[in-house]
Amino acid sequence: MGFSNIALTIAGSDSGGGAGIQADLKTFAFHCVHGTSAITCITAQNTLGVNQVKKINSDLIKAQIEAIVTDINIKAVKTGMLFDEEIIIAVSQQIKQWKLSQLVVDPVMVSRTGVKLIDEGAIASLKTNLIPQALIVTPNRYEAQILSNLSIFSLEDMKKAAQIIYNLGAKFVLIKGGGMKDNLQGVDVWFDGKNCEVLTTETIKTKHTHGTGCTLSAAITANLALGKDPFIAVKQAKDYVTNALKYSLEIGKGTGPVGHFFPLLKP
Ligand SMILES: Nc1ncnc2c1ncn2[C@@H]1O[C@H](COP(=O)(O)OP(=O)(O)OP(=O)(O)O)[C@@H](O)[C@H]1O
Ligand SMILES: Cc1ncc(COP(=O)(O)O)c(N)n1
Repeated sequence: MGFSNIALTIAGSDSGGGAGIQADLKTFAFHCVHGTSAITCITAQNTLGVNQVKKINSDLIKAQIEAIVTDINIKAVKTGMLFDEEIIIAVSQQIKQWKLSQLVVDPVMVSRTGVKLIDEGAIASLKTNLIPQALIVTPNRYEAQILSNLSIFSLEDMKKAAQIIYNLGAKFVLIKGGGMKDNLQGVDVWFDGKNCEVLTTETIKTKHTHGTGCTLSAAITANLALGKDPFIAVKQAKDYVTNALKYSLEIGKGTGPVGHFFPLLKP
């Protein structure tokens, strides 16, 4: 029988396996969703930081997407690290050309370890070419500040930023609270164009948070590929990340990754 729960991630490779394509494919697999991938950049990265970044030629990025979509029926797509304007334009064109719907845009800008993962000059293109095609855009605090031109310190600021980012053209906005202070760390804001919904989980005390954003957007994408409604997809994805943080992995000498094995580890 045909299998139709299939998702695509267009993102960078993290050699340490905590974020990027590696986190996305693990997340898809733990949702019983077949993962396909188009790699945009290779990073030499571990729990301590990003040592090198090399972008993939945009023709090869297009060829990866084309190879997938001309053969396999993709139900939902996410983008992660896109690095520069040339890649953003190439990916945006492919999404339009192949009419890829159910698009989750994770506007990755810096790594957890503080390294820039996007050219400053590419942010305008992210706003005009890619975000308007998104079903859901998922900025963290830092990214939301850049996209909205607001300083974000409180829940009210998160709500205001969500409304500004909504006006860039995404159908739904989810502002993630991982970069907020103390009790706002597990608090995200969802905006559907009319109402703001505050999504709250307990704050998990762990230093091993590498890959939370990638994992969240991949889990949302997986849930969309499974046919779930966007808001349900987000709520269930948040539960997945909360568990992944609870079972995060103390590996390496720095910030370890969130763990995906909890469904197997739980009694
Ligand atoms: N300590 C925490 N406790 C509970 N939830 C958290 C915590 N840190 C992050 N989260 C949740 O994890 C998800 C990802 O948010 P975050 O703001 O960390 O994304 P991000 O900065 O893009 O992640 P990363 O860049 O590390 O991949 C959100 O749902 C957020 O609420
Ligand atoms: C290839 C790639 N994509 C995304 C991130 C962001 O994840 P984090 O903020 O956890 O470092 C990353 N570090 N590397």
